[in-house]
Amino acid sequence: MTTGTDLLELSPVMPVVVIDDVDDAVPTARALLAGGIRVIELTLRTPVALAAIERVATEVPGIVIGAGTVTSAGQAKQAADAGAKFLVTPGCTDTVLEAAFATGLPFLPGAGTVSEAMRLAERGLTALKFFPAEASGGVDYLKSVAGPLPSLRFCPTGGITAATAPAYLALPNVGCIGGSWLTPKKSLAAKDFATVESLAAEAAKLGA
Ligand SMILES: O=C(O)C(=O)C[C@H](O)[C@H](O)COP(=O)(O)O
Repeated sequence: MTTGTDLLELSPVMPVVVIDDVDDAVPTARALLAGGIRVIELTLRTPVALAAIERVATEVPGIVIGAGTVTSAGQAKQAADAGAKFLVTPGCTDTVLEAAFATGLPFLPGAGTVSEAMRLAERGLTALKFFPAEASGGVDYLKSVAGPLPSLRFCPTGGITAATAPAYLALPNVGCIGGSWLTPKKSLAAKDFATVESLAAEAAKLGA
């Protein structure tokens, strides 16, 4: 896999995963994979996130593990060093962009406006995270930008649920959607990975 566009083709839903206990990382990844999901955006929002990425990269090679919530140049490098296969940012600055390019990894930069999307497209980035999707106009926004920006493909994320996912996935400029609902905080806290697997299986079917 070499491009951001390829990342959008792996699964209809890219789970946004927050790991609080590093020991949950591998069972969570295995449960998602067992449910038919082939990609994870593991957010750098917790102190154990880099260690979690490293474990999943080593122990669950069947799933493509990426680092999310990359908001600084240092995090881009740390995530790459930990074994992340791609990077996701909620928004994008020139500094983060250069650091992400320097890793050589594919990445999905976040864009919430047409101007942000156009600036990223100027740098050759045509697969973007549309964040925060629901708060920024949701399905209507994506329909509106398809005309003027036909080369762009999006992973809308932020406020999307299993119920609202199909309307996004029906859009021609949406490759996949991102969401945290596959890995509920309370399921991970209870080590209830069976629930994660069953939510993953439901989400994987959204692409059928
Ligand atoms: O952490 C990041 O980098 C983000 O950009 C935020 C996440 O993608 C969203 O918080 C997921 O959204 P929900 O599915 O609404 O929970």
